[in-house]
Amino acid sequence: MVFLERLCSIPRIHWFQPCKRLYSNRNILKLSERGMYQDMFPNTAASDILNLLNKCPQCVYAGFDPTANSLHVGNLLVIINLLHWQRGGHNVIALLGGATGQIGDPSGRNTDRVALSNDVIQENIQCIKSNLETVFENHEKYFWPEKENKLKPLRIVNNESWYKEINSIQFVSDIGRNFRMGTMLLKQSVQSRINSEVGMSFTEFAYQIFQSYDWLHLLKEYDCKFQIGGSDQMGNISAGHELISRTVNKKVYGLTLPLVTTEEGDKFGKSAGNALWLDAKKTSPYSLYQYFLRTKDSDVERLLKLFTFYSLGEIKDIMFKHKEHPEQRYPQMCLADQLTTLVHGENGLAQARQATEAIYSKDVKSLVSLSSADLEQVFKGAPVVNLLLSPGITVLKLGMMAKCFPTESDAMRIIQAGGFYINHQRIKNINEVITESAHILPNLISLLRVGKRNYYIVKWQT
Ligand SMILES: Nc1ncnc2c1ncn2[C@@H]1O[C@H](COP(=O)(O)OP(=O)(O)OP(=O)(O)O)[C@@H](O)[C@H]1O
Ligand SMILES: N[C@@H](Cc1ccc(O)cc1)C(=O)O
Repeated sequence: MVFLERLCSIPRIHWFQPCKRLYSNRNILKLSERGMYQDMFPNTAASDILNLLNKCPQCVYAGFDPTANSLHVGNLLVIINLLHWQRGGHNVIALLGGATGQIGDPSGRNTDRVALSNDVIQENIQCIKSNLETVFENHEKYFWPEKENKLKPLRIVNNESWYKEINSIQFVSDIGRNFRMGTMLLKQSVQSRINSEVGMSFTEFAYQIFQSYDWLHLLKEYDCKFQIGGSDQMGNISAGHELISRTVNKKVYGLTLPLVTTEEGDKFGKSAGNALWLDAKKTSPYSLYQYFLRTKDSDVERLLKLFTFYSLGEIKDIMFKHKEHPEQRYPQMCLADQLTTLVHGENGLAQARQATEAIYSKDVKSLVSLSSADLEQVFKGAPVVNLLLSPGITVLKLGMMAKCFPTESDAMRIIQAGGFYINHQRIKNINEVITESAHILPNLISLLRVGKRNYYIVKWQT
């Protein structure tokens, strides 16, 4: 944690600086230099794809099922890939799975999903739509330097809009006929479940048909020849490729991205329960910022290539600087700065830095600027107590009410020895009376500390 303490003393000029040579290229396959792709489908299609990309703007889509009320950092890699397509002058579609979310994608799961109510799905759709719009807006505002050269707008569609028009008998008869049971059964998502104890419902088994039909629909409607997704989507993407080859005889292509994992190697995601959310209410800008600031040296270059818009040359320079002064953790700052700005804008970045200062600079002014939700996020794990501000509460009484000490004699000993702080100010007098002006921040919070790092948050009710 020493580097975090040093962070506050590093001149701001080194932190986030929009770069002049931001990466942008019509040839999206070049992103493989950044480690962006895992697989291509069909795997011999590179030269066909290259021809198409160079000939004229293409259309690409990625889908997101509304199974939570926010997207997360794993999904962000897919979004960043879509942004690279947009930067290359292509048309980009984000599909919200209002219909597929009711079915449940079995990919990467070892049990059936719990069905969500329609109200929850609708609510989740609104939240995910807002995540997408925010990231695309932030990207254009902070990372697209050619302001006179407008990016093609993101198109957001919901697959419920076409399924509600389709007759189910007609669908099974027309579309279902193109799917062979043998091929469907061979998909990894089916294989891993079908012989397990819990098995698999027909509903989830049929999921691949719906994702395939989505692509066919988008191909007809918007000439969308490309689909991208995390590498767990390969089975669904290849199913769509097959449906399209059989029905309209057009060439389409799938690209998958590596799965972003935690330091322990687990996929970041909803099902794994370890998501870092894009919604500030679920993961504060501060927590997102801190997470990337803590990136291991061995991972940081790979993450800069995947999650930022620095050119490869700039990343090389950043890593060179790191070799000279590893203790400054410069690449980690570049990563945390760009990611936080992309997800939460410059205000979010400012908030994250302020919160960092609030902890490490031990300055009361920076505490005042935090909301009570921020304080709770910043001092995550710190016990929170709600207290009524009644006249005559002493420092000793406050320490006991907030359960900072096991016994009153411990409290007296520690406070008098100088080990107790209110809002970063040491208080030694056990009889000092708590007043709004001296001990309570304008946000009606007091931050108590015992020793170096045991924090307690008091929320005052007046
Ligand atoms: N950790 C990750 N790394 C890269 N891509 C991911 C990651 N998690 C999800 N994606 C991709 O994001 C897109 C949308 O995924 P989805 O909404 O199903 O999220 P999810 O977290 O995988 O959900 P669940 O865990 O419930 O399956 C898919 O293309 C998926 O492959
Ligand atoms: N199956 C994808 C989401 C998706 C839904 C519909 C599609 O057409 C494409 C993708 C997932 O769960 O991650």
